[in-house]
Amino acid sequence: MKQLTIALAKGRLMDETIELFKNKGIPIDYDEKSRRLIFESSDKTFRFLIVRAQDVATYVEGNGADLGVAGIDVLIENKKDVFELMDLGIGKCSVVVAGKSPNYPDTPTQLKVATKFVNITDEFFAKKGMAIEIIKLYGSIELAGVIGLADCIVDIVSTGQTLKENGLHIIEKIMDSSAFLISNRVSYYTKNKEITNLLELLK
Ligand SMILES: Nc1ncnc2c1ncn2[C@@H]1O[C@H](COP(=O)(O)OP(=O)(O)OP(=O)(O)O)[C@@H](O)[C@H]1O
Ligand SMILES: O=P(O)(O)OC[C@H]1O[C@H](OP(=O)(O)OP(=O)(O)O)[C@H](O)[C@@H]1O
Repeated sequence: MKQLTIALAKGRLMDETIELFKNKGIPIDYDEKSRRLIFESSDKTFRFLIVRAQDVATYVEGNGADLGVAGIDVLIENKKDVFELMDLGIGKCSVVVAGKSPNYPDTPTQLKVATKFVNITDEFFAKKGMAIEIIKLYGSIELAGVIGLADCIVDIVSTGQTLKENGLHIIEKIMDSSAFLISNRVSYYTKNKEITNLLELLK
């Protein structure tokens, strides 16, 4: 059997991924205190790479990993040439437009929208025929809506707690998201037996 290299997102997806893999009998021994960026399963069947969520598909597309676990929101935002093999049903959330009121505010100028999902936002408002100005941020997106840096925001909602605690409301949902197992196109053929086995386990 060939070893499979799997890129995993550090941060919030990591815990759910490890729990899922362990529940399916895949031995991951990840020590979150360790600074090691590569580790192997105890039976050496898998090698795991610890990368940022935004970088998972880049590793998979560029032959750095055979497989990866990445949110469909991030995959759509970054458009990589990879196969989406399976919805893992973890990392569930929605990408929404939110603001201080549940309706779009009236503005004399273009609507200012703060987000880290620049492409998803661009496409969504273009389809609505609304011209907008995007303010690219890298985190704490809600703050831009609260402070008035932007008229509204496009960000992820899961429990809704962050919006609630910051006095913001959903205006419109753009899409639902969850994490997918993705594959390098070549690995899918050269390691098909191993990948098929993993898919069976994860079912
Ligand atoms: N509150 C949430 N609940 C469930 N899933 C979420 C939540 N926030 C983000 N996600 C999902 O987790 C994945 C990683 O999100 P994100 O890029 O925001 O990660 P992060 O952990 O903040 O990492 P980084 O700081 O490296 O960007 C995304 O695919 C996203 O859909
Ligand atoms: O609806 P909730 O359950 O409250 O979750 C939503 C929050 O989770 C994510 O933030 P994250 O913790 O990844 O922080 P960041 O986007 O500021 O990096 C997202 O950007 C929202 O802020």
